[in-house]
Amino acid sequence: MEFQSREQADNAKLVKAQSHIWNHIFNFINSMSLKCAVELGIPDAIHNYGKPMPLSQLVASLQIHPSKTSFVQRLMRILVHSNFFTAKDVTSNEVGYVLTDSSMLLLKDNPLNLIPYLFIMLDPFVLKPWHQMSTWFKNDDPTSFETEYGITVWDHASQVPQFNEILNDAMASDARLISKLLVDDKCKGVFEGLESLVDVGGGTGTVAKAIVKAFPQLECTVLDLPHVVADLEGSQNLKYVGGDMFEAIPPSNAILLKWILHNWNDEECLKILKNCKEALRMSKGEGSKVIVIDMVVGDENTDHELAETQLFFDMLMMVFLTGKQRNKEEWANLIFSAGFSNYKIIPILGLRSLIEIYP
Ligand SMILES: C[S@@+](CC[C@H](N)C(=O)[O-])C[C@H]1O[C@@H](n2cnc3c(N)ncnc32)[C@H](O)[C@@H]1O
Ligand SMILES: COc1cc(O)c2c(=O)c(O)c(-c3ccc(O)c(O)c3)oc2c1
Repeated sequence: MEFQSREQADNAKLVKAQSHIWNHIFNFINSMSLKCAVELGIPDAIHNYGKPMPLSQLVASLQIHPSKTSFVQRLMRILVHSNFFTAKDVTSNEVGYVLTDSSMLLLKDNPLNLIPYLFIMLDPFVLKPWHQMSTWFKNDDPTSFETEYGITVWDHASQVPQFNEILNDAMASDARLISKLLVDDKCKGVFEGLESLVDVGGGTGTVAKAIVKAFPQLECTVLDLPHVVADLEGSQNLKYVGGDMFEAIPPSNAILLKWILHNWNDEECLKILKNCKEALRMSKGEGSKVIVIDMVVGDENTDHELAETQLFFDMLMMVFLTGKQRNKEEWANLIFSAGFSNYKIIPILGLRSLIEIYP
């Protein structure tokens, strides 16, 4: 074994620490390279080609300036490294690019694509509040978004229709993916036997539509802010109600809160949960429950990459809204403080869990 002096060991630690810092400084390059590839239509071009796509074909299919052709390979190289594409040998001196499971979710024609989420989170307007975090720590603004723009995300969305639209699209893109999992066999039991369901903060109704399709006997109501549900048309067993969950929730046998409670602080969540309890009480149906879909953080078995994603979402809530991601104890406190008798955490939606709460 090669002998390593104390000084060599110290130096090895030094360069490792330096590259750790470099990787954190440059983390944004991964996001920006991905955004660029999607804007250029690279995942679609590779998908449409139907077999490993040589660089020359990829370059020819993109609408880029001739002076930029030699740079495509460099963009592809970092995206292969970050596992958005795989490079397969086509001939001895040429590789062909293929999609990975992740880039499949960035195809324009994939109904489950996450493109709207990618674009909104990396929009310069949405990135700006991140620069205000340290200022926010020193002032009494509720969020860094307010430090930057002097208005809440909710008020900005209600005043600027274009912002409202892209936010709703981004939320709907996640809702499409979750809906696929929700009506899957593993989750179906959660909705079986229910007579009515209100999807509180249900956005433009993506999840509700999937639920009524899978459970046609269920009467479903989407409650959301008036500017979100304005102009939306329901169907026989799906209706839209413009309202405020902090004021009242329509009486119902069950209530769905998907990606709602993580937007709000404990005090605000208590108001929402108490209104849910009242809505269940008024309906007097059998098997009443609140169904929460949100993250439960802090499980020591969560792998490192997934734990990082949960921490990202926690920071997102801190910068834009008043919410947070909660651990098991925080969920229990919230649920019992709102007067519910019991709950069950079902960890079946990947990063998120389904939490059933009983009156
Ligand atoms: C994170 S989105 C979740 C949307 C949807 N549940 C989903 O998972 O795709 C939060 C939703 O809460 C709605 N919302 C915010 N404040 C509300 C209020 N006071 N009453 C009803 N809905 C509200 C927003 O308009 C938005 O659609
Ligand atoms: C920019 O970063 C974020 C991060 C988020 O997690 C949310 C979010 O959860 C959310 O519901 C909304 C939202 C706001 C207003 C609306 O009218 C609406 O339909 C949705 O905005 C967000 C913005």
